[in-house]
Amino acid sequence: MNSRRSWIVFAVGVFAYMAAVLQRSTLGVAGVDAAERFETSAALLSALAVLQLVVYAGLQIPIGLLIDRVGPKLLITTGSAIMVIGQLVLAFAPSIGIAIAGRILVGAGDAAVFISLIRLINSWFQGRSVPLLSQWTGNIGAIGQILSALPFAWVLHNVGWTPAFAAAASLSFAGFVLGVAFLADRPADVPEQPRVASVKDAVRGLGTTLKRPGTQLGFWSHYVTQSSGTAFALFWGFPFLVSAVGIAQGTASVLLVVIVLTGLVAGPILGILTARFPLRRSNLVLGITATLGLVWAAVLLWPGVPPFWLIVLLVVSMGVGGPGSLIGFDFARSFNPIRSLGSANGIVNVGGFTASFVIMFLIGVILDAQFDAGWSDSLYDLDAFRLAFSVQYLVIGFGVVMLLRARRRTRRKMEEDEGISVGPIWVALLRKWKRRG
Ligand SMILES: NCCCC[C@H](N)C(=O)NCC(=O)O
Repeated sequence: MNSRRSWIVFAVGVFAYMAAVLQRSTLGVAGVDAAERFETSAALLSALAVLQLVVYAGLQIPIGLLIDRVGPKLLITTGSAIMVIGQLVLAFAPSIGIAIAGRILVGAGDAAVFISLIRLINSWFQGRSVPLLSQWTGNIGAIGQILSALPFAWVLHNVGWTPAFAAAASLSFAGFVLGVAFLADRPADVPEQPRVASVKDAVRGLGTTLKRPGTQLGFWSHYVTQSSGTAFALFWGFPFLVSAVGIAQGTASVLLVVIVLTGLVAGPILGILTARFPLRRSNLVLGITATLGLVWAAVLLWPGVPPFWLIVLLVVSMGVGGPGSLIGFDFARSFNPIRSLGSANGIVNVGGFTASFVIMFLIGVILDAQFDAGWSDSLYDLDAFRLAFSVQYLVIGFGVVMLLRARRRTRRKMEEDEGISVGPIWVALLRKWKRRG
């Protein structure tokens, strides 16, 4: 454990994940070129981006089950290979129909990589390294987004569509080759866990995993922390910043990159806090969510156009939400046996993406409704956005209630099974303060 080999496995896995994030985010960068190339509307292209993510989220649980059945190596390598095919289809696609098929393949391949890697880390590392390395996985993977925003965009605009998508695909091809050569499901001296024998057993096992309060705590933690930033970065951030707040397009793009950069700083800090205070992980999640709620309230209630510093504060708080969501996988690890960790991670990963789609969709519906009713002068009016973004309080507020319920049941189970009693944080802090006094 934590040997030279385990670091090689980690490096190769993270490389494959970074390449997956690059493939995932290329179409966002190539949106305008795609609209011209396929002579299609922006609306259809954004639907295409959403479709890719729906495929990703829809496959999380089946892939989680497969991880427990066939092991993570096969899934990382197969996922990378499917993404290569998907991007090559897009590189040479003569029509939007073929491009859609390519993007579906990219979403399907992408779905296999992250949760397999988290599972692999749990086999090759132990103890406090696991939450730290999970954070580093998220962080290094985010570099894939920067690769698509900078070198990929440069090749696209200076060399052309086909070379750009083929070059991006070559990175996942390298991930595939390295994965075949260097990945292994577990260290040689660790005995193989009994694998799920049949589909019937797998489905029964999934039910048990789903029922565990700790899995549910992971799901709702991912749900409440990741959704605001994802809906903003993938869809609504740019029109809000440019059309509603009046920020220049270049500055708006930089602000979206700030979300990624903040994650790079916050991730390792959250990793250390998660490892150091395992009984306070839910407080971290709730603290991040409450901060997001407060900053959003300031933006939405600000009289007139919100000042630039407040917008920066908003993107920074959303940037902390990304690594915050990885705490969800740490709950899955703590409260599930290793043989069902793949499916538990799949369940957790559905949380944030489900909330993101719901928020993305409802914001669009509310903006349209206000425009159609004549309440707003333009679709992307600042006041229209105020009401539309408020829907996050309903969606995420629901998640917070569910998280608190799951936490109560998890704590009760910890007390019954292990005799560990976890009280409210303020009681613990007060006790500590009194002891010092
Ligand atoms: N640097 C932020 C990492 C965010 C991770 C994100 N919440 C997540 O769960 N991602 C899964 C994936 O496939 O990227």
